[in-house]
Amino acid sequence: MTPSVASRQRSSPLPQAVQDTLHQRFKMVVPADPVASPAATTSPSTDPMVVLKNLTKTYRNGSQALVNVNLRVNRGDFLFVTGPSGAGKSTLLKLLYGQEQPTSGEVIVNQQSLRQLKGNRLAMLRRRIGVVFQDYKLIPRRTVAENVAFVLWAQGFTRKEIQRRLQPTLKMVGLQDKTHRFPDELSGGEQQRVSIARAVVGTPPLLLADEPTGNLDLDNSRQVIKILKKLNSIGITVVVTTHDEQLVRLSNHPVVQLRHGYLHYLRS
Ligand SMILES: Nc1ncnc2c1ncn2[C@@H]1O[C@H](COP(=O)(O)OP(=O)(O)OP(=O)(O)O)[C@@H](O)[C@H]1O
Repeated sequence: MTPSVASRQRSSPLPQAVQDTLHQRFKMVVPADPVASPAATTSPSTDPMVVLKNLTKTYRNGSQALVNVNLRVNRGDFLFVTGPSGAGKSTLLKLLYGQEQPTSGEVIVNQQSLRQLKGNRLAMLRRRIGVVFQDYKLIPRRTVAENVAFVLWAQGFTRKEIQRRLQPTLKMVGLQDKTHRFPDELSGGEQQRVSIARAVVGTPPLLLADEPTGNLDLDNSRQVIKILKKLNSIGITVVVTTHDEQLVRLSNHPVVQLRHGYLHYLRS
């Protein structure tokens, strides 16, 4: 089922409430939170959000997923990571949010080395990174609203705050009329938009999207990229992996390419 033209049009401007929350978040200084460090209050353009230094990942079975990767993503950037299947794209993102550990080298997110973060502090950092997956990873027996609200509930947000954030976020992705639907009642594009809503409802400063358009047709893919760009336009740093060269060509954002674990700059 393809989303209607009307629903696409409804997804246009980012609601003021979401923008306000994001601006609020970026101004905040919460020393206990590894992402919201004092650096978050300084200039948005040259402040690094992500730095990878000589990063190498070899899995236990000997697969060399990444080889000596160096990369810097500034706060507010939108970066495409391209490359063929098996090139190391997913591994790169997994290292960024601490799901995998590097074999050597360093991952720095907002001036915090992930190597130094353990237990609660690593969990806190991961909460502040929104992640979107190719296969959506929605909870099947929960409605759209419940899927999105769940992350806030798990982070201890009050019922009132959850209510305040829910509708503007669902409106942003054009799903305000599908609040009570279950995932299997939605199209692939709609399910991916639920997963984007879930990733950003906690207003993360960094959003990682791993092949978010991998299961979608061109029309839905463009719509997803449009939403990601909209989120980027209000200050969220976005890193998107894709093997879809056409999508990348349609955009003017910086592009890096992974090939056999080696990173090459294609467009900066
Ligand atoms: N958990 C793992 N254990 C062992 N090898 C792995 C593991 N995950 C990935 N690999 C290997 O590491 C390499 C990079 O895989 P990765 O999933 O990062 O590539 P990718 O570019 O995301 O591929 P795709 O586009 O197909 O998802 C591949 O050779 C893969 O087989």
